[in-house]
Amino acid sequence: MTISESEPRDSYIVATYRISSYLPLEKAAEILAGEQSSGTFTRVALESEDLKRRHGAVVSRITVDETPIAPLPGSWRPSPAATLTTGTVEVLFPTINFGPSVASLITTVAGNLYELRELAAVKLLDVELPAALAQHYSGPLRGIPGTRRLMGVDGGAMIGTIVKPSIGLHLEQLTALVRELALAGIDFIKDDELNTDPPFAPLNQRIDAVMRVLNDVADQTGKLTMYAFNVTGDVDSMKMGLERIERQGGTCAMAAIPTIGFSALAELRKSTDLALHGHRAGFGALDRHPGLGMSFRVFQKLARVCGADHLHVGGIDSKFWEDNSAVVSSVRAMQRPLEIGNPMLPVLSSAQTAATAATTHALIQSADILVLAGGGIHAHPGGASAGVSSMRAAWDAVVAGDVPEEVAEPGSPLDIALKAFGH
Ligand SMILES: O=C(COP(=O)(O)O)[C@H](O)[C@H](O)COP(=O)(O)O
Ligand SMILES: [Mg+2]
Repeated sequence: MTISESEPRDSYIVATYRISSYLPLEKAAEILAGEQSSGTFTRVALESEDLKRRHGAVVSRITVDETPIAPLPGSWRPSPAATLTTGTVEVLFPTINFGPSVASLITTVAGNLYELRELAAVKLLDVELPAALAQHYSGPLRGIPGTRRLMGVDGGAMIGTIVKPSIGLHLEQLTALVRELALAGIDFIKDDELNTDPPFAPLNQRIDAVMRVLNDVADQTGKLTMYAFNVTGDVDSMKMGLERIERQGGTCAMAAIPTIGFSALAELRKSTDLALHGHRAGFGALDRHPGLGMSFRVFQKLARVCGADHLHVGGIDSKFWEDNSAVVSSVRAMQRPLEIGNPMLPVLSSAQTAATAATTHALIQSADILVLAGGGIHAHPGGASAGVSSMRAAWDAVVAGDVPEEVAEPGSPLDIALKAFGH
């Protein structure tokens, strides 16, 4: 059985790749399947037909793509006359080969195959997840509904920020900023991915100081702003960070998933009831090249199984390389049901402002998102508090079906933001 978006299967999972080769694609795909299961570069004595039948991966489908991808360095070209073909292949991997372990699954479907010189391109586009994983991993504990509950936000887009400057604020500056943001009614604040446990603002002191402020504001307003403390680090120190956040009444911790790895994420999930905010810093190295790495579709499935409650998808009209359609596809991938845990919350972040709300809402067509504005809040001409108001007003407007430019009162934080950040 598989943890499936479609029809469940029994004893194997399907992995889908884009590959290129100077060999016929059938041959190249067989090399991939052999190397990632029972085979190696030559037939070995104990690889019996019986062992191959039970453990060998099998190529089940090949389609040739129209557009070839430029070959990766070190690609093997048997003769100058050999031509490059690109295609999509499906490979069936027996689940008995890796058991209910995400680490073993990844080593199987996304391991040494990247090194094979016969493959001039190899990118994992999709993978089915074996149902046995659900016995070992629980998926998102909080997800969208739990995060809304913890934030006290019943409807509409959730609005947040990244502390900016990303790095360098000492504790007094940080806590003053956090107080201003919380009093302005923001739902969520996070450390930047760069801000882990630096000597000038150590994590433990940051947790204590920030939670003192947020609890104090909550006593006045009744709203506890969710703060994602960036615990990214060694596993033991991350777990100590989680405990400290819980002790101080916090509700969320963040880690950069490509940095810590999926198994470490799963370990965090087992250790805490906090919402886990999954940053994707480093994911560009996996996905930016069309002929190498893994797709976001795969990345988000693995993050979900391992228990991330929130996951970054980039942003609409952002400063990052992906175009808007890729960001929308990422959100759609996360919105597909998976039979494990709660639905995961898509996080839009990267040059988001009040001026990006209308296009974002038109394209995403859902308010079950967390929108983070760093520069879009901290660079508001009226200050961070006005920045929060502008984001809230923009999102309230677009969710209500209004055009922000038409409803913005002249001189209001929204009006000023649209003039400052709009094109
Ligand atoms: O790293 C990111 C996105 O992740 P995160 O939101 O977690 O930082 C961006 O570079 C900025 O920090 C966003 O800030 P801005 O809104 O100023 O582009
Ligand atoms: Mg950042």
